[in-house]
Amino acid sequence: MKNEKRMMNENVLKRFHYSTEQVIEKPFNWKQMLRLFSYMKPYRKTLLPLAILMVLITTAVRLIIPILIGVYVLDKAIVDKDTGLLTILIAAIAGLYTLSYVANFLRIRWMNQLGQSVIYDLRKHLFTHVQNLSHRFFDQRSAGSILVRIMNDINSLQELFTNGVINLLMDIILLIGIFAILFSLSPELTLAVMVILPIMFFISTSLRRNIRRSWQTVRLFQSKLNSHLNESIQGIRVTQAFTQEKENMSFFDGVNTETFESWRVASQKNAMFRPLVELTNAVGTAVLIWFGASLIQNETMTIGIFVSFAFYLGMFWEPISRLGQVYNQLLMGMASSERIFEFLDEKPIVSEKKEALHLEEVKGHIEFKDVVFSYDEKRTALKGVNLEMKAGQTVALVGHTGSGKTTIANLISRFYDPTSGEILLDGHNLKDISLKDLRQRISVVLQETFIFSGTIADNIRFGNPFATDEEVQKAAEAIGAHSFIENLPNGYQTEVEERGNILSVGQRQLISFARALLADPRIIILDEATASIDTETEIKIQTALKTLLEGRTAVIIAHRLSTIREADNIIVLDHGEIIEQGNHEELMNLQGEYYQLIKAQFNMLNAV
Ligand SMILES: Nc1ncnc2c1ncn2[C@@H]1O[C@H](COP(=O)(O)OP(=O)(O)OP(=O)(O)O)[C@@H](O)[C@H]1O
Repeated sequence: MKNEKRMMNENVLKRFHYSTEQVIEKPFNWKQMLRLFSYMKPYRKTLLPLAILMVLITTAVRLIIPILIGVYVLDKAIVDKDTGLLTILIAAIAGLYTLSYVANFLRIRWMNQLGQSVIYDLRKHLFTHVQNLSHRFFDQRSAGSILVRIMNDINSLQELFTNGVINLLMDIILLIGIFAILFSLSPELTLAVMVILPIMFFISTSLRRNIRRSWQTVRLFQSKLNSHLNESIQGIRVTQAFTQEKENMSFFDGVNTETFESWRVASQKNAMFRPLVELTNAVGTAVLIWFGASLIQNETMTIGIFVSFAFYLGMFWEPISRLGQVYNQLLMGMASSERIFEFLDEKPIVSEKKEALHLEEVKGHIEFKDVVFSYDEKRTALKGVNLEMKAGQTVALVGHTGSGKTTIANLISRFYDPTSGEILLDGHNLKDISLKDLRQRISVVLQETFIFSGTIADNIRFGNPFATDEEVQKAAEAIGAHSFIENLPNGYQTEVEERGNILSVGQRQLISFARALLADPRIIILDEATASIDTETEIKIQTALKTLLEGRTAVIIAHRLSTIREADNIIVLDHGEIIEQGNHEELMNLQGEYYQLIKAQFNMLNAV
């Protein structure tokens, strides 16, 4: 019994599998980095040189000040008791600090502006590109993984563009500068204090990497927790209905504990970091004092040079530490940019010819000639379909689930291209027609109506963004949606959340009809809702349909008897092939597949 329970629990937990984009770092790749940094190109004559200039000023000032203090203030002005020189030096140091402050302020401001602009451009480029990709691209990916790339991956590049690149430049100059100055001041002392270099190197690379990986693990668990929370809240009604709260809770508890544990490990490692850095600095200072003191005693070094040394040594840690950080950012940037470029390199499978045909007037005559189509290599969805839909006709597509009805509708809108054969609109191959012209002439009403967040009026206006309020209302009136909209709290201005939860299924259907009517297309493709609705709404929808279809070519994936009966032509599909066609009477007399389908539906209705 216990075993059974454990197995059941394991089965339940198997369900909770969330794909997280695990790869956070990738090896350095020059080609990819150059491509990434090409996004800085538009700013190469404005923000970039300005920021670089500010970096050079700040770095130069930081390198000069210790020399001024040690060699000139201490060894010259104070030793020679030269008050005039001392005043000039103090004024110069104060001036340099002010200059460095202003330059730093401007550097941060311009670099942030540059970083944000690059991220803005990159996000825009990616979104525009993804929006134009073909349906096949979206078939193969979850909405979540696309969102992650547009948001998280691009955000993770932000730090690289705002600080990383410019810090790299600043730190390299600073390190070379410090080394050169230290060597020119005292080569022996430089070599002596360099004993701390390997420890610093270890801290800024290995230890830091280790800490960073631990934080990445925390983030992975947090994102798993987020995914689970998201699914739990979205599916709460189903969870409660199937009394799965306990199983849900046990999974939540598991991930919650994992998140907590990973956080504990990461913060423990993190706690080691600062004390170790301070210890290293202390070792460096000890070597400096011990060795420096003997050099001063031998009179091979002045106090001023010793003080300058101390200043430079204090400055040494910062660039080394930051270089390690930039390297990490680059590796993370490689992984993010690889994922972003993978999307950007994706070409739309359905594309427009250069000399695409612009259609002035469309009659709406559609013809399929030997159309074969497969979504993937394994299965063929349409196996040589020949059909004709005359302009203005209503054609119903019927058949068992998976028989190819939606596929035919998808091909008419050219969401996919046929694997072989051709589809003609008013005698022109769809591939020759401008995509925009084609899709503007077609309205698609899906089974599950998509309601966008916004007002009811906005949702109807989606069919024609230039429509006036009167035109929106007229469309709603023609469809018979006006009265229920008027009864909503703010009428046409009622806000509906995404997916239109405050509306009933039938009301959502009517809105989608009004939306399609407002677009005034020549061709309507309609996937009839299968949801059962009350007779009154059914009548309303049927009347609305009549208005919508009048004078247009209509392709209906039909589920309702009333719609099928009134169609001019009924196409019966089975496993991607047309097995019968004709009007209702003709097909009933044939007593074939259609007759069986209708009989089954009729029996079902009677049973209800
Ligand atoms: N995006 C897709 N990727 C891969 N295969 C698909 C895709 N969409 C549909 N198919 C497959 O193509 C075949 C035809 O599907 P289609 O959606 O055209 O059927 P349908 O007649 O509209 O079914 P239903 O009445 O259930 O909507 C099915 O075998 C289905 O599994």
